[in-house]
Amino acid sequence: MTTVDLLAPAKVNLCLHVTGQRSDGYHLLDSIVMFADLGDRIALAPAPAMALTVTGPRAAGVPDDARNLCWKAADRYGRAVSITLDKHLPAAAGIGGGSSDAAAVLRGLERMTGRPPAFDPLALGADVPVCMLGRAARMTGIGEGVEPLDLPPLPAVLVNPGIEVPTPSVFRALPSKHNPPLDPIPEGAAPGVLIDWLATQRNDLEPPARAQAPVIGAVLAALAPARLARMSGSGATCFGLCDSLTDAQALADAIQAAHPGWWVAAVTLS
Ligand SMILES: C[C@](O)(CO)[C@H](O)COP(=O)(O)OP(=O)(O)OC[C@H]1O[C@@H](n2ccc(N)nc2=O)[C@H](O)[C@@H]1O
Ligand SMILES: Nc1ncnc2c1ncn2[C@@H]1O[C@H](COP(=O)(O)OP(=O)(O)OP(=O)(O)O)[C@@H](O)[C@H]1O
Repeated sequence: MTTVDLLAPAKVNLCLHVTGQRSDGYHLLDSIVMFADLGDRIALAPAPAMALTVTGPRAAGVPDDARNLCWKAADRYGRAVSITLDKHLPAAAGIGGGSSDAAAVLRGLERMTGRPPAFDPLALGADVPVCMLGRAARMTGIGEGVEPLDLPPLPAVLVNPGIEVPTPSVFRALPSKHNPPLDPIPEGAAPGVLIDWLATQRNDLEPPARAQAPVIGAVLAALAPARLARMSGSGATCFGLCDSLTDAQALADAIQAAHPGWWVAAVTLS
């Protein structure tokens, strides 16, 4: 076994329709997911026993024991390993921090051993299967349906106002659990066409998340100069799609200057 380093990229739900609910309470989703060129960094090294060190600017409050999804992923895989998790993404933020970390650990272990996981990654979280793919995809079912999509790279600004929004309470507060699925997706279209189409789709979790964290409204207002501003996942992180990375960086700088306490990043989604 050799040592491996991986990026665990931020996951962004460009749109997210809740189309039903299973008898076990989990919700059926129809969502387009893309990944940023920014995320947590994970280093794996062979070790006689499981070990986890959490470092980085967003390490505060992240568990460094068996509660961490990285640890759970390696444990389920059945391989003791030393993990260094360099945390850059805010937690409980709707950009899949923990899920992307878990998926990166599984991909890293597969690279180290040549053996894919012998269990269903969905067991670690609904976002883990799409994070295993790590590129533009349509997510269906409760997260087990993952179908790659041909979408252009999109410059974007990500903004999190520093409020943790717990995913279960947002799902619980949904007024309607049976909403229409996505319209036919314009695969292969130019960015402008995709953005115009996205403007006609929804994130059904946005109204209940905004009711619990009204600051999401302020984040979307700050992102208004973008071509399209929406919330990701169950919030509170929102994204603004821009025409160029230069535009995205300029908007990110302006938002950061006006809100020094917010987490702001200019990225490319793919
Ligand atoms: C909101 C999304 O981020 C959209 O990509 C995901 O659906 C959530 O993914 P996740 O955080 O990996 O989700 P999990 O850790 O599996 O579930 C957290 C909680 O969210 C709710 N949950 C999650 C996924 C789903 N399809 N239906 C749900 O109702 C459940 O209450 C669950 O207990
Ligand atoms: N590797 C990890 N990184 C961050 N948080 C983790 C990790 N492992 C476990 N946790 C715990 O999980 C909670 C949710 O964090 P996470 O970033 O996975 O959720 P999320 O942003 O809600 O994801 P989603 O986009 O799927 O809604 C945190 O409050 C934290 O205590």
